[in-house]
Amino acid sequence: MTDHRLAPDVEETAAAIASMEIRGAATIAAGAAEALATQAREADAESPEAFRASMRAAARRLRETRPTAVSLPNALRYVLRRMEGRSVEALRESVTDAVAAFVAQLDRAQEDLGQVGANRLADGDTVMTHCHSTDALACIEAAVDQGKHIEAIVKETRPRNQGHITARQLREAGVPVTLVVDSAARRYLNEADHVLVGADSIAADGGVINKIGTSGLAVNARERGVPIMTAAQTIKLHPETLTGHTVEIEMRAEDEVIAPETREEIGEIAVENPAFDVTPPRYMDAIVTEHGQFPPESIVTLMRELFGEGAAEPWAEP
Ligand SMILES: O=C(COP(=O)(O)O)[C@H](O)[C@H](O)COP(=O)(O)O
Repeated sequence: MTDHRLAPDVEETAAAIASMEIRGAATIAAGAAEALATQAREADAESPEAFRASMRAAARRLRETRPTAVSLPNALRYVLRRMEGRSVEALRESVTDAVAAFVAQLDRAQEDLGQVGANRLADGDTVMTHCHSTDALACIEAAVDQGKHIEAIVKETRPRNQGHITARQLREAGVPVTLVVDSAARRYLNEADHVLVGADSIAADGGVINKIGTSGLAVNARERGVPIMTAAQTIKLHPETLTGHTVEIEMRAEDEVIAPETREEIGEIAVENPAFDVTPPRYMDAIVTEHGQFPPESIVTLMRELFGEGAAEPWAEP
């Protein structure tokens, strides 16, 4: 492998993130960090500068896969900022150490926020979920571990049906599950004590960017008086929004919505497939993180504390 060549694992991970074989913000972050560790191990760079350049190239390839989950650039930033040393060996070690620390931190954060989220759930509660979020599931699983009986109403989550993954995982945790189509959500809010979702990004104003449909669910939950929380470890805080940038919403392929043959039969129509939406802070009751729970409007203080150094792009060509 020459200096700038990407390790096959980087290409494979990038393709898997783009195709959503690796999906969900936390899982994407872990996958990208681990691909950087492979790049570090396999780079046969002859000089420290060549090694650094190959790591930046790998990070750029991973960065371009999906635009919305900020956990991805935050993961790349975490690792590249800790890359240090005067020799290739020292640099290599600093990267693999940083990746190990990052992944351990992700796991710990999810466990810690799970406890916080679980404390909001009472024995006998029914929770409505949307999409598949490992942070959200950590809250339900922790509540079950605390001995609480929890039931779930799981939204299917068109077009990719991530609700099926949630349903399976909750069943495995011993939680009785009722699966509903997305448009049945308002009806079943009558039976829910909480709505619990994850996040791909949290903006400085407390806006929650999550799977498309979250904002409509939040508005309906407010109308029905059902509290809604988002479980999001701090790797989901979006540093660029501190300086007024907005979060890019990924538009995905039209054939996720309608099969080409069916579309052909219908005739000339436009199809749009935004993958995420923004829930304004006023419709969200709490953001649950590994540092405790926050009203959405106050999340900016945590963001400044943890990401105040800005959103530099250490993967850019110097
Ligand atoms: O919206 C999604 C996944 O969207 P997609 O399926 O398009 O990636 C999840 O709610 C968040 O990523 C949080 O997940 P986690 O809590 O696991 O980070």
